[in-house]
Amino acid sequence: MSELTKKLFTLAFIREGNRLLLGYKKRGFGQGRWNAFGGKVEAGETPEEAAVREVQEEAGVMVVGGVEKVGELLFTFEGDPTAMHVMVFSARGYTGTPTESEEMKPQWFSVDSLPYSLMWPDDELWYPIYLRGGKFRGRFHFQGHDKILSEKLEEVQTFD
Ligand SMILES: Nc1ncnc2c1[nH]c(=O)n2[C@H]1C[C@H](O)[C@@H](COP(=O)(O)OP(=O)(O)OP(=O)(O)O)O1
Repeated sequence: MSELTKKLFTLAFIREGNRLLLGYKKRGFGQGRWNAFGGKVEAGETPEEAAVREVQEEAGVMVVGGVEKVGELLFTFEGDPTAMHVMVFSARGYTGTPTESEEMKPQWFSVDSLPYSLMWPDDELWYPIYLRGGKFRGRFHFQGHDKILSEKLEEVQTFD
């Protein structure tokens, strides 16, 4: 089996009680889907720093009190030797008003009516764990960007 190259990404949630802030991706990877905020971890950044930066860049709000790691996901794609290793965080707080950026259009959703049909297909599998306060680790192998060929998802207590 050929070696996978892993690239590190973040995905961060802003949650306020029963509502969750998602962004409509206007361009690039995942265009046309609603997602949390995130992107590549730049050289010299910790994943936590990258998560805070991406939230500010994409949603126009500042994280307050740091972020808590809630998940770790690995995405692979048929025929592609590069895997996406995504650290998932939840912001402890935020300040500011969500504002559209050139990359994303933020909008609040009730956690009971998330637009799963317009999101990545793995999201409806692991969001429920996050939404009830759990932590998770998962891997998803895709054909293209719409079909999950295989998956493994587990709820965890900690990340070691
Ligand atoms: N399957 C799935 N479910 C949920 N979230 C994601 C996926 N695949 C993904 O890639 N993602 C997330 C992980 C990242 O937060 C983004 C992708 O990052 P991207 O927008 O390409 O990174 P940026 O650094 O912001 O990109 P540019 O600014 O360079 O365009 O989606």
